[in-house]
Amino acid sequence: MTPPGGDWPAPTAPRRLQAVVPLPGSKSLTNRFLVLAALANDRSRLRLPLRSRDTLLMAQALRALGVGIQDVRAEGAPVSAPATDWLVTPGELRGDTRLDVGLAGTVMRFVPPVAALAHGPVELDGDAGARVRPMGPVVDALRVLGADIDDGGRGCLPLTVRGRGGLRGGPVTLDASSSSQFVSALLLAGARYDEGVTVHHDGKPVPSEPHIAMTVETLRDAGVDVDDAEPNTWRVEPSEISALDVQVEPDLSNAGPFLAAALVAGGSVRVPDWPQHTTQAGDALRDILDAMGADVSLDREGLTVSGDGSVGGLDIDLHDASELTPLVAALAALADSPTWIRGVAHIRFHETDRLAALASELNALGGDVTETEDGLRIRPVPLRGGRFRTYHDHRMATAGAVVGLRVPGVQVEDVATTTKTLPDFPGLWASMLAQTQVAEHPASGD
Ligand SMILES: O=C(O)C1=C[C@@H](OP(=O)(O)O)[C@@H](O)[C@H](O)C1
Ligand SMILES: C=C(OP(=O)(O)O)C(=O)O
Repeated sequence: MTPPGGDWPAPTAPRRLQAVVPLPGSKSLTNRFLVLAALANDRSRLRLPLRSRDTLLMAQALRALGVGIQDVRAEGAPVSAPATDWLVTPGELRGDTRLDVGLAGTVMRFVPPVAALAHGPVELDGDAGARVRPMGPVVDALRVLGADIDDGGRGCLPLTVRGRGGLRGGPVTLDASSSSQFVSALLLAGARYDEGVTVHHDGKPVPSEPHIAMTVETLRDAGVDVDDAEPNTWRVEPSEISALDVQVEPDLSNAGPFLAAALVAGGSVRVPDWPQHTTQAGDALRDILDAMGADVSLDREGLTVSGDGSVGGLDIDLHDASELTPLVAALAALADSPTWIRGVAHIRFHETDRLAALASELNALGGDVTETEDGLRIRPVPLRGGRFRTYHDHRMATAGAVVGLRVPGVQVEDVATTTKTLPDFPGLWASMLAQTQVAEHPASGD
């Protein structure tokens, strides 16, 4: 089920900001940690995981497979404190269950390789939009590795993995040019296959590579031996997965719209707890916002982005950080020079066809946006208010909010779609906008 939601009048930012915006945990890290903890040799603790639609669906799916996931308070927290952590207790994986993947790429791709280890059939289905996202490469690869999967020959959801309690594993070649998640999915479960797994990619370049680096790093941190020395080939040795005790970093891609607000409105926005080292693709925001005219500084206080209210256009290849495209497109529509976004053909298979959606919605506000084969060309022109449709895509909704900072009368359709990866986007946005800079020359009254 898609969460319900009405149109949301995107607030304008009349004054310069001076805001601190703490953000919840990373979707990509939370869902990797959940999978690894589910397959680990002992109980794990995930500190400050993200609790949003995508991660709650992952937790629900793993529970249905027999994994214990318990909400607990942080160690040492008073009894009145809310439960912020998850204790994950692995168990024998059972089948005979149906799983809802929602619209979550990480759930629909990461769970089938786990389900292949279950005892019995596991059915997976999701939102209407999930049924058109590609699954073929991961399904075909699992079959080569020994799995029995019925997808009706469609290469999409719904599908049934007939788990046999284990999988042979071994070498497999696939084309991961439409999503890095196919590779991550096989690597995350691969250590639990009899022969481990060797994934070889053959095709156009794999997008979103930092997400594969994140998979490799989380596996290594769990004691798994991963060889990624050869380009486009990843080898995971068969082994136990060690229990985790990890703190989830804030979601850096979700920080994007908040940091961008400093550029659009002027002033500064700080996101605390920005990691010094990270594999999150959202870390690229530091360079991107700098290139669009912001002052960006990272220190122990977090990442601070300052701007003077003007935005510069840019020519950028977002192949590695494609999930940032809606944000960059929104900023580009408010810029004072043209932008060319390249290298993101595959985001036509994200939550929606993001290239078509961005062109359509920015143009509906009077914009001048052209789709190219692998990106967008955006010429800045004055925009007007109107409805900004979101296509069940959280990043379309936050892109609409960024445009609305400057353009009065933007109505974002179904803002609740942001709950896919952020529990309370409208609340966080309002709280950021309420933190404005004290005027440099306050009226003296004389
Ligand atoms: O593995 C992950 O956590 C993700 C990988 C990327 O997917 P694609 O490779 O399909 O772009 C990214 O865009 C998505 O938001 C999250
Ligand atoms: C592409 C995205 O999500 P998913 O994990 O569903 O692929 C995204 O969050 O931008």
